[in-house]
Amino acid sequence: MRIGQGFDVHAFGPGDHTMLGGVKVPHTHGVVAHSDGDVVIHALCDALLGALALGDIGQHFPPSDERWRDADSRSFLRHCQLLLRERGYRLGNADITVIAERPKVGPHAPAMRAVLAADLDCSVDDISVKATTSEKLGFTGRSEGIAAMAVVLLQRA
Ligand SMILES: Nc1ccn([C@@H]2O[C@H](COP(=O)(O)O)[C@@H](O)[C@H]2O)c(=O)n1
Ligand SMILES: C[C@@]1(CO)OP(=O)(O)OP(=O)(O)OC[C@H]1O
Repeated sequence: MRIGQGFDVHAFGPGDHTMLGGVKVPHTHGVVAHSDGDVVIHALCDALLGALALGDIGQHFPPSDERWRDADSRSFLRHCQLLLRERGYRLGNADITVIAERPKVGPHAPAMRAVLAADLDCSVDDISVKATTSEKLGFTGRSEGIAAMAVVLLQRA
């Protein structure tokens, strides 16, 4: 078994939705990012890459590379799943926490779990998506941005 953890942050900016776990969540703001700025998937990718000791998302998909501009972050996740399979692992389970005052994540969590499970070729029961505010403290509390943390356990396939 191998364990990995990931963390990602994006600032809020102009826009009317935020991509979270591959789901388009309506919001008063978008996020500032090179790709679609999906903090859930970015944190999850970093956790998967960390578990494999294969660096981080920025090394695999450099922000300096125009190919990743406005990219669908699900393509990053599918790449990580390929790396997992190539090395003889499968996801045991993943636990993800979004930190934001808004948008409310709870109503969208089932759809996010379904998307992530599809891309990681696992059961939705192996993917947890939850959320917390930071009680109006710090940059998330001031609604300046959104953060996500992920922990994964990999098992031999
Ligand atoms: N962006 C968020 C933040 C929170 N939730 C849900 O609300 C519950 C209460 O949050 P507190 O930070 O006040 O404890 C939390 O447990 C989540 O269920 C959410 O859906 N989206
Ligand atoms: C995803 C990448 C893609 O270029 O850019 P961003 O969308 O800015 O997201 P970040 O979380 O900063 O990760 C770095 C990059 O890999």
